[in-house]
Amino acid sequence: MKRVSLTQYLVEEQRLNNSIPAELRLLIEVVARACKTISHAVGKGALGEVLGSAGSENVQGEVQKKLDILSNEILLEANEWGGHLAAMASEEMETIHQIPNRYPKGEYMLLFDPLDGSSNIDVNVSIGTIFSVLKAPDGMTTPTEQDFMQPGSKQVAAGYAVYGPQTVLVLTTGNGVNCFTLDREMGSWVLTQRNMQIPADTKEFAINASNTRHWYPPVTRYVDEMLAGSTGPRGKEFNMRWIASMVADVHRILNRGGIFMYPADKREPDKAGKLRLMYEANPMSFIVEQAGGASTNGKQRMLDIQPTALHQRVAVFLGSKNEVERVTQYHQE
Ligand SMILES: O=P(O)(O)OC[C@H]1O[C@](O)(COP(=O)(O)O)[C@@H](O)[C@@H]1O
Ligand SMILES: [Mg+2]
Ligand SMILES: [Mg+2]
Repeated sequence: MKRVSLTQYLVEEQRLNNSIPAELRLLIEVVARACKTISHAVGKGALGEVLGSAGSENVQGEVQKKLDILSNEILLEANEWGGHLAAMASEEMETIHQIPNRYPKGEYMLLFDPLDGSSNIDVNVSIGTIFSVLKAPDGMTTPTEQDFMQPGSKQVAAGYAVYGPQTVLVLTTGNGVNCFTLDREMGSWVLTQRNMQIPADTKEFAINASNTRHWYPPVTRYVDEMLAGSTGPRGKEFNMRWIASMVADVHRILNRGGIFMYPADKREPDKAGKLRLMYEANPMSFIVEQAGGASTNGKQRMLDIQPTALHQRVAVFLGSKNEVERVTQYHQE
């Protein structure tokens, strides 16, 4: 098999489809390099003293793990010097991070969940990084949070890395989805899956079932019908998987189909869900749609939601198209 590196892929993609200008390519390469650094830190585990809690809380009141903070720092540092950026925003930072002393200002804005699946860090289960790239508005001088308030449909690139048995990087720039595997000996990202496609139908669903009693009726109905199996209304058996790292659950769905759900529930009626629109739902929805799947908040297409806050939460239903359409339909009945 001819080895195609991430750089070769990006250059070729620009030549053939004009979809990745040089500045965006460099930005993606810097993010990929940062993910490689995070992957090395994850791989060292206890030997690198990266496990455990940092003893602090993020803006959302969640306890930060050492690796949450380290990954955030790695991404910030790499992109401050290497990307074509105007500003960054992160799940782990209260407000946006300006790029100091850069003239002219970079034309992109980067958002990330530096370490997704924090509860899995200490138990050696797959975790990851999720990122999203927006264009800075024309004429922008000093970026503000308001400049980030763009619907997901405006993303020019999105991707995630999974730090698992293999480290992989899955990327879209709006022209399909490709997967690169980190060659740990050579230190390079190698294209290993082209044009990933999510099958429209599936027999696998992912939801945290410990919240069953809190769900709203459309979700209860949808899950109950699947649980009823071959003698129920769906007429087939379903299997369930829940890794508790969105990156790993989504990666499984990209590889063999399925539906991933994190609904809003009755515990906190004013809270739209657990997952974050800007750092988790939007980039994953862009990737899933580019792979032929669908993504909604139960009511509307995820990528059409107009954000109102950087750390906005959202309900998530994404994956195999026919299943996402079904559960979204149940929310309308
Ligand atoms: O612990 P729960 O409720 O099952 O939630 C799991 C979900 O929380 C998350 O871990 C949240 O992400 P963070 O680790 O970035 O906070 C998702 O990756 C995952 O799908
Ligand atoms: Mg996360
Ligand atoms: Mg996180």
